[in-house]
Amino acid sequence: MSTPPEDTTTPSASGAHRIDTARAEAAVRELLLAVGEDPDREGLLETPARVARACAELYSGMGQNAADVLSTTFPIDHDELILVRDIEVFSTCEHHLLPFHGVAHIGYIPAQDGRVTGLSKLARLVDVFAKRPQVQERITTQVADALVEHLDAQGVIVVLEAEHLCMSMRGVHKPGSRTITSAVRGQLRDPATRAEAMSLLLGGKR
Ligand SMILES: Nc1nc2c(ncn2[C@@H]2O[C@H](COP(=O)(O)OP(=O)(O)OP(=O)(O)O)[C@@H](O)[C@H]2O)c(=O)[nH]1
Ligand SMILES: [Zn+2]
Repeated sequence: MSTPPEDTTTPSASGAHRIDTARAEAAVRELLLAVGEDPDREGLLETPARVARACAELYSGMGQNAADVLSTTFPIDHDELILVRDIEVFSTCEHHLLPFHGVAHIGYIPAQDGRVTGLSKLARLVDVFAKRPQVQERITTQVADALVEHLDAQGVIVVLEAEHLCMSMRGVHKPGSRTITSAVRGQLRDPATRAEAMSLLLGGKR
């Protein structure tokens, strides 16, 4: 009978996601060698382990799902727009594995039965999708679709504004440019409702 491989996985900061620590450390060591560094010099000795721990945290969304985050709901008999603005977002671009960061604004019109989720859950939902190798458009779409799927929201608007370090510190070298993506679902596609949401969303920024 063969022995199962040694478990070298590390739980993420949330405890939900496990990464293969030994493999991540070996890959970081290889990368340091590939760029001409000496992974055995004092300053780099602990780096592979640090990067592996950082990865468990940066990619912790891979061990989470929207259904769990949105499982707590309560009736407050409010069937009009609820909007949380300026939710800080940190993600990792899947093309270069460099950060992109900015803010998300999320608005939704609850299900007809008036059940809503806690405000913090909207911020947690963003992290479920942001803490993975990602592109900005996909986070935006996934957040919007999750609110429709798991809360039966009658309308959703999600706007993400972010700066991509792969465009700032390398490549095209354009620091300060911000990418804005949006996803709109259900009743918020209606021009009047959408205009109300947009004015709340942009309030204080004019
Ligand atoms: N649509 C989209 N593109 C992204 C995102 N993050 C990074 N990118 C882009 O992905 C593209 C990858 O282009 P490639 O030509 O394959 O890679 P590259 O040679 O490194 O491109 P440059 O960044 O232009 O040097 C770049 O244009 C990036 O700006 C994102 O979230 N959404
Ligand atoms: Zn990139």
